[in-house]
Amino acid sequence: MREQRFQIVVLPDAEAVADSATRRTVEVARKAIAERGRCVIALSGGSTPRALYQRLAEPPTRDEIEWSRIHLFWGDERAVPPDHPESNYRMAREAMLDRLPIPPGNVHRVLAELGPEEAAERYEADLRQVFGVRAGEVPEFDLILLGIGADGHTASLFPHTAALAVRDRLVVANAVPQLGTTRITLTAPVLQAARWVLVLATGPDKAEAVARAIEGTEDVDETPAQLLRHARGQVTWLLDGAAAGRLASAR
Ligand SMILES: O=C(O)[C@H](O)[C@@H](O)[C@H](O)[C@H](O)COP(=O)(O)O
Repeated sequence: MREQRFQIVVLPDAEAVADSATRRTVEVARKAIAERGRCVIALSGGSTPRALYQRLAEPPTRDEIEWSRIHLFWGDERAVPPDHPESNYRMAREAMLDRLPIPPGNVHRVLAELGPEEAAERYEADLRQVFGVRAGEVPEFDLILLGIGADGHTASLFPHTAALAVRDRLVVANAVPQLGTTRITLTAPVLQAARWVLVLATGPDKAEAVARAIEGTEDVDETPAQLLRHARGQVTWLLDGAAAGRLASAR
């Protein structure tokens, strides 16, 4: 039975969120491989998904997925080399990639060391090549993992930044004045086209942003995670009680 398109799941704590995210990721991967011969996933950055990645690399869970049929991308990347402490690629490599039997050619990291503009162009070309999509077409990830910032950003679509308005690119270099840096990020059309989006949020500092994203008056420029309201696929928010603390619908 297909779950409803927009789902809010409130769990006791961050461990339970990671456990649920692990189970759902395995389910989506196995189903995509069975139906389409492969599963293409965009990983989230930040710290929340680390526990999920660690679980995916631990037997027996690791052996429930046919990793040779998995392609991994990132939803966004910082403008740093792959061995930098802030690199989303490095976090995923240390948490799981180093222990997974995934072909290196299936790991599509953002070549952020080339500089944000060049990296965004190369990443978009890689995305188009793997999905076989031409200009004007948007790839459908089987699964996009996302987080949310306390300011309501998701991926590296930050409030009041230029990337939020982009509809004709899959990947852009997005200047983020509030961080004093530029990030490389998938654009809204790509996030909205995914078959399944799994948003992980834990802790009290996310509660206000989560409530705005899910229930607040719509202003995507102010709360970019609201763009998920217009996703075409399944959107599941996996929250612990603290992150769900301001949701009227979760009471
Ligand atoms: O590159 C990044 O930082 C992420 O893609 C970003 O969108 C992240 O998901 C949120 O900032 C939440 O980060 P935490 O999980 O660290 O709270």
